[in-house]
Amino acid sequence: MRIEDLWLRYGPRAPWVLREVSLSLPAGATAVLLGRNGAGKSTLLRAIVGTLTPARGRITDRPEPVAWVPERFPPDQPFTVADYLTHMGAIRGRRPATARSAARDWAERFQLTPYLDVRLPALSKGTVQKVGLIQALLVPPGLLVLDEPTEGLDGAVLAELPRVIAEVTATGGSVIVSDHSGALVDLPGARTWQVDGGHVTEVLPAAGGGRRVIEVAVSADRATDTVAQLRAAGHEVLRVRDEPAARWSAR
Ligand SMILES: Nc1ncnc2c1ncn2[C@@H]1O[C@H](COP(=O)(O)OP(=O)(O)OP(=O)(O)O)[C@@H](O)[C@H]1O
Repeated sequence: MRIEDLWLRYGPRAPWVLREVSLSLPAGATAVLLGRNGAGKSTLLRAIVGTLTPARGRITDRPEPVAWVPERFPPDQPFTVADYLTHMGAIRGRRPATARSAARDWAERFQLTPYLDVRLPALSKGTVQKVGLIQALLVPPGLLVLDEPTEGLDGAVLAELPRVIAEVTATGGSVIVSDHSGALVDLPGARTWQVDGGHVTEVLPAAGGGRRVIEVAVSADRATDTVAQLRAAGHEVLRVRDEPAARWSAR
């Protein structure tokens, strides 16, 4: 995805929130968006997902499907958690039975199972944020955008978040996550985008040291776990590709 000379504001006479933003994010990469409160992180994320039209500039090669987890998930909808997630899965092209089963699997992983039959307005803020996260993951995202997930999610889900992000990037998805607290600044392999004074700059790693690229082959069913382990150990996973079975067994 390429962001080219983006200018953003809320209305034709309003002050610019962000100016001259140019960034790129390859498939399978993660960017952590840092900046103080009110710096413009949510504004940039809204433009990236397409809910805010830039006054100038453009975004090209945006991966599909886009999955958006807003800072405040709107809970004022009259559905139970299970029904809401099933509908959301169906809207994204899943058969209702498949969507319901995916929702149950994610609910189990995020300790949401006891709330599946509870209506959204009755949930606590943290629990409703879990629903917001799950609705984004029902279909594997090409681009996952998370706005301040450390704000609403409980510790168990937060601890799981780097692994969820690693699973998305392992299948070629890109991830952008904003974090004014800095809690996600050490997300393994992630690049850092800093929002300050109306500009967004990529913070480059300190120079020196050099790197060596190692190609590693694992069986297909271990790929996701291996990528997660390598990232957890602080390594950058550059690419994941499939190799035909014949070539694999000939080694
Ligand atoms: N819908 C809106 N209409 C008008 N101004 C807005 C709107 N949303 C945000 N702003 C303004 O744009 C600026 C950037 O806000 P934004 O929400 O993007 O910041 P942020 O970095 O995400 O902050 P936070 O971490 O507090 O969410 C702020 O001055 C804010 O008041």
